[in-house]
Amino acid sequence: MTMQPQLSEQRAERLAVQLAERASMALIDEARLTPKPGLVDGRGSGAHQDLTLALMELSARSLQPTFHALALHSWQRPADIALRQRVGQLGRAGEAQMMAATNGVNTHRGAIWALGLLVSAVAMLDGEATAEAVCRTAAALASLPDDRAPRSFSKGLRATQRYRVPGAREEAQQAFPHIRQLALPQLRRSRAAGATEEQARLDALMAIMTSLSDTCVLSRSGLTGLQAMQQGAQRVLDHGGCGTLPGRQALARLDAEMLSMNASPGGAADLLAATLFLDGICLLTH
Ligand SMILES: CC(C)(COP(=O)(O)OP(=O)(O)OC[C@H]1O[C@@H](n2cnc3c(N)ncnc32)[C@H](O[C@H]2O[C@H](COP(=O)(O)OP(=O)(O)OP(=O)(O)O)[C@@H](O)[C@H]2O)[C@@H]1O)[C@@H](O)C(=O)NCCC(=O)NCCS
Ligand SMILES: Nc1ncnc2[nH]cnc12
Repeated sequence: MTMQPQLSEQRAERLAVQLAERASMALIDEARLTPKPGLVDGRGSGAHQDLTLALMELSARSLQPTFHALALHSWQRPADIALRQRVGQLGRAGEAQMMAATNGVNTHRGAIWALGLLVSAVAMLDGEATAEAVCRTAAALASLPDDRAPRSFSKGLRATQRYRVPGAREEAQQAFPHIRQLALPQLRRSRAAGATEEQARLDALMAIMTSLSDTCVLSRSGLTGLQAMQQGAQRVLDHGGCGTLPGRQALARLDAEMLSMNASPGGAADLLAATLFLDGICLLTH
């Protein structure tokens, strides 16, 4: 039975409001989570000179209308060029909005990309799908060309070309393997093992950091920094994770090491926020 147009519009609007709130809240939860190595958190600015927790929260709130618009425009739409172009346009407008809110500081560019695609994908699937299906739908959208995108050169592109590694674009085009295969399973394993919610989220961040080629880390501290990040995160998990004293001690050592290298895993932080978003909307992988 087809729904009356008015009811259908109301449902789309309700879903858009919910998704926008949850995406923005996931960014705030990520920013507040403490202690994160090299990143902005409840203790301070980590390895950053121009970022604070207050600025990250302001930025997260400024993005709510962007996520709302992405959800509304994507509702029950297929992954095609027209939607890809519209999502690209809304994403770039969101970046401009973020820059205006933060006085020109890049707080969440990578997060707008990942969360923007995931919000769109949930709306495309009518709000009812598994995390796996959402990530695959987001990947289909991310893999389409956006001819209207300006040809600009970014730090991320420079790092992926110099070190021949995948970056934010590829992570999305491959359906977010760091979320599906590492972060979500770790989050659930740590909870099941009795870790607190904070500790489980920190473990999920560690799981991402064990393998991500984070172009923020590469740009700031090269391959040495990336190896330190991946090996240090693996040590935290090998010691039993943040729910154990040895795990927390390994995390403190990793934090000191990242700070000494001026390294900050901003890409991993974005993917943790995306993980919390997917987890929060109860789209369980099977
Ligand atoms: C596809 C885009 C994300 C552009 O990607 P590209 O790699 O070309 O560009 P960057 O501008 O470098 O942004 C990539 C950001 O993605 C995050 N990231 C890094 N590595 C990965 C990874 N392996 N997987 C996933 N995500 C990753 C990361 O974002 C975080 O870091 C940001 C701070 O970065 P930066 O300013 O470089 O950092 P600082 O060290 O602080 O700088 P200094 O102090 O040293 O000056 C912060 O924003 C975090 O979010 C990377 O930065 C995408 O933007 C795009 O193409 N958009 C077009 C619009 C569109 O189509 N949108 C559709 C969906 S809405
Ligand atoms: N907590 C955080 N600190 C620094 N950069 C980030 N990018 C996304 N989240 C971040």
